[in-house]
Amino acid sequence: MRVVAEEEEDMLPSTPGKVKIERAGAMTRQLHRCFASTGTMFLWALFLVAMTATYLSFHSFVDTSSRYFAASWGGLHWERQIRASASPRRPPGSAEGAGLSVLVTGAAGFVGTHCSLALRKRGDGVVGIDNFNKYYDPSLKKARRALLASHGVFVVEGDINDGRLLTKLFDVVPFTHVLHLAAQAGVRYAMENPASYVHSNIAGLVSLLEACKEADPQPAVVWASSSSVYGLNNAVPFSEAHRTDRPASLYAATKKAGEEITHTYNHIYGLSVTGLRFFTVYGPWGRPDMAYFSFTRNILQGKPITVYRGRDHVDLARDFTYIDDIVRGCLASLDTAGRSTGTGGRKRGPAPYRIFNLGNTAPVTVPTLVSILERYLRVNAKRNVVEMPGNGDVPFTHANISLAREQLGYKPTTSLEMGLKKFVRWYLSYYGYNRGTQAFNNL
Ligand SMILES: O=C(O)[C@H]1O[C@H](OP(=O)(O)OP(=O)(O)OC[C@H]2O[C@@H](n3ccc(=O)[nH]c3=O)[C@H](O)[C@@H]2O)[C@H](O)[C@@H](O)[C@H]1O
Repeated sequence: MRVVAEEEEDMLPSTPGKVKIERAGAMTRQLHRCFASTGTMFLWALFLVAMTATYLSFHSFVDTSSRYFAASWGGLHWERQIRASASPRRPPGSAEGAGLSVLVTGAAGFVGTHCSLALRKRGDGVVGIDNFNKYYDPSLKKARRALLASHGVFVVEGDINDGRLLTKLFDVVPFTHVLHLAAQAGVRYAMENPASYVHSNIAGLVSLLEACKEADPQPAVVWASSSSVYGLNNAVPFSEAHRTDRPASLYAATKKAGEEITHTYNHIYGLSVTGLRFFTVYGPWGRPDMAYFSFTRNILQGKPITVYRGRDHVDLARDFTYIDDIVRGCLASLDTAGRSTGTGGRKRGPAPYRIFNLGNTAPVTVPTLVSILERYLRVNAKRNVVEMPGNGDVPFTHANISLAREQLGYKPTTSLEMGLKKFVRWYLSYYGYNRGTQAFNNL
């Protein structure tokens, strides 16, 4: 302000009458300067605010991203885990060859866990992917993941609909095989949540096949179809040559669509494809939504069970197949798959396309299943028998396994009686029923 005053002295007018006007002019100029400097300060302040905001939002972005990646996938540490898990560990010169490197989808699921363990135990490399959805108790899926981790199998938490994740996995590891078991399972739940079947069994499948077709080398794909594709077929036992164009549920329809979709990728891109029609798979670490599992839970808790019955009071029957038999069928399918022929998303020649029934060839009625459980659990079930509602169920299933026997050497060896014994033993131990009691110890 002092400088301004001196400047004013220099500019004093020669005529007194003008003083007032000149003073007023000087004040205006002073105000202008003052405002000008306030404006500059305001701009600086604005600039600082903008810088601070940018800094803060950048930090929050980095923070959010790192939390996102920490919770899901990405980063050098993650890639190292994937590579280690995917590396086959067969001894050099082993009779079975170099070993496979398998991406197992749905690895924290029932069949996925058993197959991943079996592959790991014989020295193959395995990486799992699972979205850990809440269709049934995710704590069981997490327990399965912990079991896999204890055997050196890493399971990525992610969805097969995430194309970026799949591409990344194939960038990190040249998988020789994909065992695709991720799916929305359950026949009756399709009436409650149809969209989830389209999401996993159609969109998810296409997303996975896209990644497989682009991968170099292309993996051979073995995947889980279902006995339910036979739908209204009543020629028994069900053979791969029978009609499968009359599904009785949306679940079955999506599995049938999967067979057609995989055929397209085989035809256009040269992907080696094997579809396995599983027949009501059961066993330890099983699915809580399935009858044998939920019946066991209810019987032990003294709650009633609902037993469906077919038309004319005919009991429903299933070709219940024990998990170890299914695992052997899956591994034999991987071993005999034959190569995919495409590279860079282009077919270079014909590749195998196969479909097999994996059943037990010995259907058992649902009331018989209940009786076996009652015997092992030493509790009588409170049966509530009702007519089968029109919910997608079929009255019976029965597999013809000649093709699988011939081409895969598949030979189921476990009766329902034997298999349920192993399941009940696992159930009681997992849920802590036989702690401190002798009641079930001789099972
Ligand atoms: O082979 C398959 O492709 C399918 O197998 C399995 O389906 P399902 O054969 O229907 O098995 P599951 O639910 O155990 O019912 C068994 C029996 O118990 C009857 N059932 C069922 C429930 C109940 O409360 N009461 C009852 O009587 C019921 O009516 C049925 O008769 C898989 O879940 C499915 O994902 C798919 O893989």
